[in-house]
Amino acid sequence: MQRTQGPAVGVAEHRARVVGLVGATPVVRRPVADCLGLALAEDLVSPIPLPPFDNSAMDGYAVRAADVAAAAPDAPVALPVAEDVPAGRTDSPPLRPGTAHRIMTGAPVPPGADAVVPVEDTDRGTDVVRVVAPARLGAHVRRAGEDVRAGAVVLPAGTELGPAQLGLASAVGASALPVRRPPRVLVLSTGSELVEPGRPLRGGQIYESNGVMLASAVRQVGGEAELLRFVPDDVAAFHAALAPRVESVDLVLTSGGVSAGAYEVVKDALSGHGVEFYKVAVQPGGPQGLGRYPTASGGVPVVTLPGNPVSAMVSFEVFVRPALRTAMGFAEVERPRRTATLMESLRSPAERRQYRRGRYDAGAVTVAPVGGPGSHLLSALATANCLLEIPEEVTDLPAGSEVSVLLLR
Ligand SMILES: Nc1nc2c(c(=O)[nH]1)N[C@H]1C(S)=C(S)[C@@H](COP(=O)(O)OP(=O)(O)OC[C@H]3O[C@@H](n4cnc5c(N)ncnc54)[C@H](O)[C@@H]3O)O[C@H]1N2
Ligand code: MOO
Repeated sequence: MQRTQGPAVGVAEHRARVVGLVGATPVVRRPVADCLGLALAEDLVSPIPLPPFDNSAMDGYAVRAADVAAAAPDAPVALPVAEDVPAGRTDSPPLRPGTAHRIMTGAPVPPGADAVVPVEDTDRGTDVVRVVAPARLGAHVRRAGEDVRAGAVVLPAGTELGPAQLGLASAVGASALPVRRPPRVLVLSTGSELVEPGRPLRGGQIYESNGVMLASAVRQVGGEAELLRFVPDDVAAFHAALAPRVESVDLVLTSGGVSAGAYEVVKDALSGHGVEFYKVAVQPGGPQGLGRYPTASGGVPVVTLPGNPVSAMVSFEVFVRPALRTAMGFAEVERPRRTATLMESLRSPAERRQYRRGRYDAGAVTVAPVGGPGSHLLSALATANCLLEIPEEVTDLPAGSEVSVLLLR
């Protein structure tokens, strides 16, 4: 007979176990353009300064500031235009005193020039240019290295690679970057009551929703998800579904079949197969399990989430997302956290950390709970933008209390 296990495991302890179980994926080199959303695995050092050379910030004329010091609209200074320097010219000769080079934005400022006069302050001459305003020393010259020094760490390991970071990596000459390979996750939904959306529902059946939700959550973190949606409550069918796929993934994420009923397929199939089941001191998401599914190569990590949709999603947020972020090498693995003023009173179970769905108002710095604590209330989850985190020892929170929230979007 199934008995309730000992005292519940704490949230932090279970999270640490999941993080440790999943580990880190191997470092690979990927073309820069394919690194969006991944974490840089090693510091990126720039071999060159940025800008790489002194260059013009304006279309105009490279001059010596001293030569145009007296220039004014009623007293233009005429300078012969000795060279034409478009961006990309690599053989630009030095500027002789008393002359100008016509120069374009991004073109190298010639040695001897110490200012650029914008074309608007001239008569745009091509043989001789008349300058009608003085130029300050260094005007419109972008100095080599003023953005990045050669040898500087431009992106530290663990940086999330977004558009600006990938642009910077390209600017310092990187064609590929070391990143941790996105984890491959097999999302497996169990339950004989589950029906594919689009098909008719019979009494007692529900549409399968956890699979798409969890696979999307994996993809949002940057992982790759494979989805197996309709594994019936049958141990042989469970093993038959899992066995051919397990070797090719880094993590198996199941939902359902872990509580105390008569047909708990995940628990029945995996107990004694390297997976341990216990209660975590959290609501929702109490029944949890983890371990390694035995394989020839030493076992594949399995994390079993409870089937109630909100329990599955909150468990993903609290336990699995940090593990996947850690596996990918992100320096930041947590959701952004804020403290906000609670708009309605709340009750929370004793000795369990409660995560309630809420709407955080960043302007007012308030949070309003949406929906009740029930772990079947999926529409409330879909309107929420945060989770309220209510500590284990708190059972009553009056309106106006300060509460910690995790921002989901
Ligand atoms: N006697 C007890 N009963 C339950 C306990 C308990 O301690 N003693 N714990 C409750 C808690 S808390 C949770 S959470 C659930 C966990 O149950 P399971 O993980 O075994 O999940 P199922 O029973 O398979 O499903 C629960 C619920 O969620 C629906 N579900 C499941 N999978 C999906 C899916 N892929 N898409 C949409 N909906 C899904 C399922 O139909 C059930 O309604 O156990 C409590 N019971
Ligand atoms: O622990 Mo369950 O997830 O409350 O519904």
